[in-house]
Amino acid sequence: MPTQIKDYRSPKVTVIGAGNVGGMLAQRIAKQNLADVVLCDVVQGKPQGIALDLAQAHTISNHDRQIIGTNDYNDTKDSDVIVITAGLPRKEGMSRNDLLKINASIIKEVVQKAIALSPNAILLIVTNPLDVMTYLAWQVSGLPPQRVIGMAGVLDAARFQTFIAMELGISTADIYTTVLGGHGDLMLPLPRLSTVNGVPITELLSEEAIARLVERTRNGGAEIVKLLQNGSAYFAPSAAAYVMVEAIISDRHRIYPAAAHLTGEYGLKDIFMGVPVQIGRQGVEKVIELKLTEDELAALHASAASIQKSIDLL
Ligand SMILES: NC(=O)C1=CN([C@@H]2O[C@H](COP(=O)(O)OP(=O)(O)OC[C@H]3O[C@@H](n4cnc5c(N)ncnc54)[C@H](O)[C@@H]3O)[C@@H](O)[C@H]2O)C=CC1
Ligand SMILES: O=C([O-])CC(=O)C(=O)O
Repeated sequence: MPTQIKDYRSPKVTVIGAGNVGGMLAQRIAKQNLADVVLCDVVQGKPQGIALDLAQAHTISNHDRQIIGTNDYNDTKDSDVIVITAGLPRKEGMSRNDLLKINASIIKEVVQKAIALSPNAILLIVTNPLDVMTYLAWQVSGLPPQRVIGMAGVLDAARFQTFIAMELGISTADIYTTVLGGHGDLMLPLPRLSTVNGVPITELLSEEAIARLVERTRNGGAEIVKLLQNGSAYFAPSAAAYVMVEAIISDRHRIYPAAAHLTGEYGLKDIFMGVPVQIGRQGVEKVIELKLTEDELAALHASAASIQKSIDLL
């Protein structure tokens, strides 16, 4: 009997916004041989130049992925995942919310154009202010909420992990951290649910040290904005976006903190906010509801209220 060979096509990821985060994400996706990448940007020449540079780098890195740079949305047609990094980054002295109006108009435009050509895609939002932009992208796209996800929790958890590792002088590999809430000043690193090889950090570090690391995590983005003086972090953000894209493309059912649509979990409704979710080829497969103390839940609700305020402003 003749063997039937299935017509496999390479997965296709579109990254809209060929800036620092977008360019670095495209590089990670291609280098890991995960998918073909289309980099799309409003600036003429920028995505083409970056794509050409990346293609030449990857001749050396030895992979088979195609990288296209374009200003034409037709090239993004039938993408499996669309990552939105288009928008302004903040500068020193600004809060992420200061980007609300300008980035909202960019999100509206790019999401409409991209989803019209890839109606089956999973949408991963990176643009700030993250939770509000994810909500807006969901509304504009008309997609089921499970197919719209915001990236921030993986980054915030990694920052908490890094600071704990620095404090204890150990490898980050042995540390697991939980960070919930919005990607802003009221994000909620949870020491009680953050562990070193299963031991809560509350048993390993003083209250003073934990409070200091929690505060540094909350200000993790601003600390880098201040140091860079022109733009915000992009190595860790692109690494965080990469693992989420990989969980979707490879259908890994990974559990990551991400901005997801809540329908009563944690007592919250009709909002996108950072919670642990299971991620696979269909997007958010499950929202995981952790048992929180009264104080933790109150802090989570305060974070949600601040996101809601910005949604109302829009
Ligand atoms: N969610 C998170 O944890 C993080 C979010 N961010 C956010 O990601 C966004 C991008 O950051 P960077 O890459 O550092 O900024 P960047 O300035 O390097 O890149 C942004 C890109 O978006 C493009 N762009 C602007 N308007 C566009 C439009 N209408 N259509 C297509 N492309 C457009 C620009 O031309 C530029 O190439 C910012 O809003 C930043 O705050 C950054 C790091 C972490
Ligand atoms: O701080 C910023 O504006 C960029 C960002 O969201 C982060 O690095 O956490």
